[in-house]
Amino acid sequence: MTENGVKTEEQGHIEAAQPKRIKKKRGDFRFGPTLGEGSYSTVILAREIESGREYAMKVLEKRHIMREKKVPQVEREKQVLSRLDHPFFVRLYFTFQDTERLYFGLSVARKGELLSKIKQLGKFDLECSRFYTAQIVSALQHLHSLNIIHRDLKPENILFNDKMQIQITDFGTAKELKDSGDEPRSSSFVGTAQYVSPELLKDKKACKSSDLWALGCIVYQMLTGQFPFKAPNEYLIFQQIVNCKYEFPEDFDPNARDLISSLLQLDPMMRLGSSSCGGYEKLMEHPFFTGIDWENLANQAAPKTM
Ligand SMILES: Nc1ncnc2c1ncn2[C@@H]1O[C@H](COP(=O)(O)OP(=O)(O)OP(=O)(O)O)[C@@H](O)[C@H]1O
Ligand SMILES: O=C(O)C[C@H](Cc1nc2cc(Cl)cc(Cl)c2[nH]1)c1ccc(Cl)cc1
Repeated sequence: MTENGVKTEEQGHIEAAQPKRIKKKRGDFRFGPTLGEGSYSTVILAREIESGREYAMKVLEKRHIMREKKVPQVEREKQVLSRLDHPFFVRLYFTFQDTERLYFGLSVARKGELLSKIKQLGKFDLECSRFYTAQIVSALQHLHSLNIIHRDLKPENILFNDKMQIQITDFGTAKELKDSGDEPRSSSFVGTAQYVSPELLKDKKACKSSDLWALGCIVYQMLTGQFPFKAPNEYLIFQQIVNCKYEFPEDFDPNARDLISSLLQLDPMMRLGSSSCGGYEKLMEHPFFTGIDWENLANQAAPKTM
């Protein structure tokens, strides 16, 4: 065996010595401002001293993770993020740990959350709504092609990078399906009240189509600045959801109305974009998306009003 561990000729075939990726450590970084706080994490801007590269360092206290029994969620987040390599998802570059903490090295989504943008503008105009709905559709098509469901898609989990492209995040509650994932599967996790699907409330089942229901809620919220299902408490919100009880404002764009109605279908198999309704191809052909260049979405400049 040679010094770098490569087998010599007589010891069998020559293996190219794969450079083992060296685990990074806290001391390799200079930490800057905090970008945000979660229930189990703090996200801090960090610059790698040697390379000068910047990361959003998501730091979790081991003690807190264990006490709150969130180990499976952290492992799931690492597992799912490691499989995602797509322009519309936050990128995981590395993980490491020290005695007290876990560290995720993520791409920096410097322009904040979709929720903040909707609140700041009050609501999006048609052009912005079309552009960002198309980006979310493109992202969901990729995620579902890997048989992963997000399960908690909402404007707080859709961030923006410097180019004002979406960066979907928060995969601790995602589900990796064993099969094509069209059949609803029992799910112990319930998402966020305003975006949770009727099948999850009625029979605790989630499927890819549950993310399409959340998409319908998000499109409605972009165009109106309001939730489609809103009430003074969660019980009343759930009642509206399972009865699919929501209204459109006067003079609402007809194509947008048709798209949202096709997504907010009680039966997950009846939702536009689900495999039983023509899949993503049919969804992308909806008139609401007229003018969208699906092949170049990631290279297009965001609408100027953003
Ligand atoms: N890659 C990132 N770039 C910039 N900011 C980020 C990034 N990831 C998360 N943040 C911000 O940091 C904050 C915490 O995010 P994090 O995902 O750790 O927790 P969370 O999911 O928001 O909270 P919770 O765990 O309660 O759901 C959020 O406000 C988010 O906007
Ligand atoms: O080094 C790796 O990549 C694997 C480890 C595995 C791992 N070690 C852990 C310790 C604790 Cl206390 C909790 C979790 Cl979730 C833990 N996960 C790890 C380290 C950091 C992160 Cl962010 C995730 C997983």
